[in-house]
Amino acid sequence: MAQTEKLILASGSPRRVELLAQAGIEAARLMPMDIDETPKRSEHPRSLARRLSTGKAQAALAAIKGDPAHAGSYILAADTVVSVGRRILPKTEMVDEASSALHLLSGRSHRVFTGVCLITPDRTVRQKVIDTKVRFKRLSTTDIENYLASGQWRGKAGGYAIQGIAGSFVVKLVGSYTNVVGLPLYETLTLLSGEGFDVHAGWADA
Ligand SMILES: Cc1cn([C@H]2C[C@H](O)[C@@H](COP(=O)(O)OP(=O)(O)OP(=O)(O)O)O2)c(=O)[nH]c1=O
Repeated sequence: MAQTEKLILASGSPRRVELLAQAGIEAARLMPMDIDETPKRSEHPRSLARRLSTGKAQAALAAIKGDPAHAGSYILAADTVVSVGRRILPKTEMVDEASSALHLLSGRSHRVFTGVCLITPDRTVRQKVIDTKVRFKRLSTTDIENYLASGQWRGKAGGYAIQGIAGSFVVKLVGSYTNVVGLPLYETLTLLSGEGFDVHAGWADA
């Protein structure tokens, strides 16, 4: 893919790389940023997604500071948060966390917030949070047990991945599907093109 401007994706998420590639954009460099993702006391999920996406982008900016190879680069970062009401669900690493999350999501609507942060070559910081509403069917004990055995919940916000088996749990979705997977493509490309990034440069080779 031919890309004129350089894009640093401050992420270690293969989903985000794939989503960008789907939209014909290839990151010149991947920089996974290990920041503290613990929510603050009574922090709103939207505020958490905003704070963490900005934190990842700022951490990447600090890491490339003074490196002339990255002087003209754009930096993009995102963070996805799943919530039921104001309750923030964890990014599940343990099976019991995933089990609790799935019991909570069963037969209900929840929201998925993805914060997107773009730092431009002149170091302007642009930020958006996109919100998608998702309704799950009522999950049976067998659904939950077998989903837990699949391992597809591991490392995912809210204990599920819509792009896998859990896509079959979704009764209704209002908003952006790619936002749930981890990077809202329409809004991200709008942000990039609004800041002078040529989003079409790689389309012929995508
Ligand atoms: C709800 C949902 C989340 N997810 C993923 C997207 C994110 O990778 C992850 C949420 O964790 P994040 O902290 O947003 O991202 P991450 O730690 O995986 O990657 P990064 O290096 O960019 O910080 O959950 C799905 O893949 N599918 C889904 O349906």
